[in-house]
Amino acid sequence: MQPHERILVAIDTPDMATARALAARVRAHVGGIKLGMEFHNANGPEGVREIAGDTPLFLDLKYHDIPNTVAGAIRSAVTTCRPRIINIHASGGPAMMRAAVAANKEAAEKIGIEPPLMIAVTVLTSIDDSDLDAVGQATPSGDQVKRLALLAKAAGCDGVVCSPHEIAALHAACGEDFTLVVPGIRPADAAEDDQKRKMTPADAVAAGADYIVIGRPITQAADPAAAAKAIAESLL
Ligand SMILES: O=C(O)c1cc(=O)[nH]c(=O)n1[C@@H]1O[C@H](COP(=O)(O)O)[C@@H](O)[C@H]1O
Repeated sequence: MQPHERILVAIDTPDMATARALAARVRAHVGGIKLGMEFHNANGPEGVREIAGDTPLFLDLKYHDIPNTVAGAIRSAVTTCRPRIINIHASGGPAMMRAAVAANKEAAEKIGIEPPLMIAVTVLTSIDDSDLDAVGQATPSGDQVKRLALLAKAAGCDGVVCSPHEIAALHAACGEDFTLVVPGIRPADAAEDDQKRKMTPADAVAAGADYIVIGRPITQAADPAAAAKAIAESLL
């Protein structure tokens, strides 16, 4: 994989014209486009398909509900948005994850596409140990991430979303083939925003991230194409 292909740019905006302009500027410097709740809820699957175009799409809707509901949501999302990567919350539990994995394969087969990678979100990168304590979840965060990643693997998921700090431990626990999608990425001079478990793009890739998810450091830059290009070059 070329270094820039590891970058998934998060285009978080409700505005179609803004998303169109950003996608046109950064497409050549990244491996994929991530569209999430903000964009999808405003523009629907048609908007998602238009912005993704021929670029691999990470559809980030982070489903977390009862198994039957998540299975239905996955079937609809795969059919209408045709993503390359799709995600659910691992904390939805083993039965929910197994239902999502089965629905993903079934929907992809029905429309004759390769099943999207099914990726389970472990502990959000905006959360630290004090937040986990507050909601009554196990700490330290690294242990909780590993626990959820092993559950996701056992349920048939292709990989997980984790912070850069858990990459080495997860590759050791889940194998090198288990795909690690890693947000919480901040160039050294970038604002932290709401990301708590974070790392630079080069350090995250050196640690073994399969994909790094980067939003604001690219999309809010004065020149998004230059920002994406500089990040890609830092990975060489
Ligand atoms: O699933 C995700 O993509 C995700 C999981 C997570 O734990 N943390 C996280 O930041 N994300 C997403 O990754 C993107 C990060 O954006 P920036 O913080 O702007 O780089 C956002 O679109 C988040 O929704």
